[in-house]
Amino acid sequence: MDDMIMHISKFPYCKSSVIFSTSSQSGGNGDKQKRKRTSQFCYTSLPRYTALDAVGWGVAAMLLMQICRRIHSQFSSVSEVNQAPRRYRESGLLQRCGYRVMLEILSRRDVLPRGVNVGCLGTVQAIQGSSSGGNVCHAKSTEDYTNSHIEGVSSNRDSVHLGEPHSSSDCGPSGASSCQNKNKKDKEPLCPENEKLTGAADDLRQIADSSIPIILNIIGNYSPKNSRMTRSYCRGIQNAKSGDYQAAFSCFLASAQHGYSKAQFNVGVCYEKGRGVKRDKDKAAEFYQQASAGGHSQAKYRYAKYLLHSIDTQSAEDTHTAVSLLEGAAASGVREAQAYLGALFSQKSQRDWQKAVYYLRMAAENGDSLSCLYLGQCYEWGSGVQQCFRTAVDLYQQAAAAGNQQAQHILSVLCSTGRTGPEDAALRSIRSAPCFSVGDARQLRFRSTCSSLKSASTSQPLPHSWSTGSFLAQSLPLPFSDASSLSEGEQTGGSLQLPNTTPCRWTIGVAFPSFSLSHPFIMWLLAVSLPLLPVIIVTMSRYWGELGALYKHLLRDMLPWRSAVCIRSTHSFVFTNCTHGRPESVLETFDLYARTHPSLSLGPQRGEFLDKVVQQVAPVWTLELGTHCGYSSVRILRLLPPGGQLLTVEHNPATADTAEEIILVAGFKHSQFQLLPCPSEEAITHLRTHLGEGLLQLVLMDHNVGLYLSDLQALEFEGLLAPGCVLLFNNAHLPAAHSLLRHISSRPGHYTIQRQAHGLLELHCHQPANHSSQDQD
Ligand SMILES: C[S@@+](CC[C@H](N)C(=O)[O-])C[C@H]1O[C@@H](n2cnc3c(N)ncnc32)[C@H](O)[C@@H]1O
Repeated sequence: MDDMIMHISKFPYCKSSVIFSTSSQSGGNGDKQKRKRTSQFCYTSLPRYTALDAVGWGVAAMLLMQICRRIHSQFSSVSEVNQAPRRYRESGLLQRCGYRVMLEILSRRDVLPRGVNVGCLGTVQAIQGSSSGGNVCHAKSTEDYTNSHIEGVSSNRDSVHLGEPHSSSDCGPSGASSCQNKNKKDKEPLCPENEKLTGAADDLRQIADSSIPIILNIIGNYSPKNSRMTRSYCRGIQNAKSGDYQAAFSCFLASAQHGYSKAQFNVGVCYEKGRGVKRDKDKAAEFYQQASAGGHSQAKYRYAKYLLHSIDTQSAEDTHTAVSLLEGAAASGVREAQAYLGALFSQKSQRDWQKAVYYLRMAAENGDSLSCLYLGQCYEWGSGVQQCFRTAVDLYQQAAAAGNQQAQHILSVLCSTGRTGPEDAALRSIRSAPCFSVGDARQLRFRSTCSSLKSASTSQPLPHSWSTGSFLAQSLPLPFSDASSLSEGEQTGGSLQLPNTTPCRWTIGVAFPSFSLSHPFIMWLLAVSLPLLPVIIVTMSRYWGELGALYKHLLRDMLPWRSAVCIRSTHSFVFTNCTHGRPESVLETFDLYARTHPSLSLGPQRGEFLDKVVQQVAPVWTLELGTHCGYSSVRILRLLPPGGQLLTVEHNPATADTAEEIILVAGFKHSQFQLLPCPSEEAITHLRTHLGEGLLQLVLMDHNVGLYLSDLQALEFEGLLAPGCVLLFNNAHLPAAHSLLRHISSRPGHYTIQRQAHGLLELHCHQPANHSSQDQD
């Protein structure tokens, strides 16, 4: 085996034949002879090279290895910088990086033959970039861009405008140092710029084939003016890095006046952010316009936003110009422009779903998580694409994984539906989807002012598929605002208005504005209420019971959506946790649920009160107004005498369905109860058909306190109350029940208040009122 390795290393060109010969042999002298023969064969079959050839091959191999190493390091740095999935990366990356790698390799002293010095190539590159509005100081990472926005300080998303095939922003961190190197070289007295450039040009001519057009471009574009403006620009970058924005601004301005588009862009940023100069959005726009005319892609995007949002009287021409600028910026890879166009084409005024999807996809593939979310929603609703729930959920997952909170929220909502498969979850989201409550009012409009955009941007997105189908971007692009909001705004495009396809089943539809603790109103409230705190505490402790009752009353009667939310979870909890067919277990499960969740059920305390009454009365006919989830119905049913019947009324049909299911789960049959899914008033007028000749011996009112009196009067009017009938009113202590109490006390011969406990009022009816007595009232 050792022999074999020796052969292989000695005769690399005969590797296959050696392997073949050794593998077919099996030790002994014969083997050695055969190996010798084979070696001789290989040796004799080798072409004969001179020593010079060998050195040449060696150099070539080293060069190749260097290139491979460089390519590898470039790609690994790119992948570090770019967190987006591989398929999202730009197709031209290889080409651009290849170009960069080549320049870098050539610029290294140790790669080139002795005597060929291209140490100034970095400078040449800088000049080349500058002379053409190109890129001098490269990006650290595309994500870093938004940290400072001053091009060259943190990163740069722009492509070079010479027609060169590279964009430094994609080439990773190595470029970040090029500016520093350049600045170091500026200080070197040994190598004056002109000499360096001339030397570099000579070197390039020597080492590179004239077929490398980029090098010719570098040489051709050099001029002292370019050199000056590049120097000012880089000084500006240095100043900005060290936080001296005033000096940075002066440098950028000096460079911008020479027509350098990157400097013009940075002057625009300084004006926009008020860095080193007084904030002036119009001046910022002016410089963005200049830079965009020079082909600067980010400037195109920003100038377009200015045209769309900051001009009071906007012409159709402005809009057209803005859209084409955005298209240009999007085509050169500016992610914000892609995202913006995706959102823009979803707006009513510009609606083109195909285009919206096209740009959203572009932005999503560039790693924009919000666009990924929007694209998912296009798939969910089939806007501009074939509807596909699975793809929608995939995209939500991608957006969520990229940190998009809205997508994370959507997924958590979908998961909480209890469905396992993503398709189910997506379907669920479709079914319960949009109720356009605020989207139309706040959607991005072409003529919307800066302030309106700002207010929209600060509003929280509503829970997906619960309340709105119009998607308000978490942060709309704010062309001229403070640095922090801008940096977020840069990441997003705008709002996306998707069509309302299905009615909302859930009834949560209120958009509450979000307040942070530092909100001026909250601060004011705290300041005002602080001295009142002891008074508030004393009052609350004195009226704790009443406050609790009021709170419950609000929950039960004034916020019907609360009960809607509660019904779903109550039903699923009771249904899954109780022992079916056992009423006691059903009641226990209800109570268990109510310990940790808001509940509208009567509860154990009042329940026991009710139990006693039912046992005492042993009614044949019982009427319950307000079934809700069926808690009190089950309580009553389990204690009814044989042949006893319950008529229970619930005006919400969905709630009535739920209650019916629970009552059946508890083991009761339709022969024992009837659930009337209608308002109490309507039920009472039709009650005679259910009762036949019978009369009510027990009535429980637990629906709407404000209706207790009118419903009692209706029962009296219809003559449905049996002599000795017991009436129970829940929450009769509340102000809404005052008229009922007055009515009762005005008829001492008809009613007796038996007892009042835990908010329940027990009333005995001795002599039911009839038509004539009603008329007298
Ligand atoms: C407090 S909950 C009833 C709780 C129920 N008794 C229990 O213990 O589970 C009140 C219910 O009455 C229903 N309701 C309110 N007004 C009504 C009306 N006019 N007619 C019928 N049902 C009504 C509500 O939808 C709600 O489900």
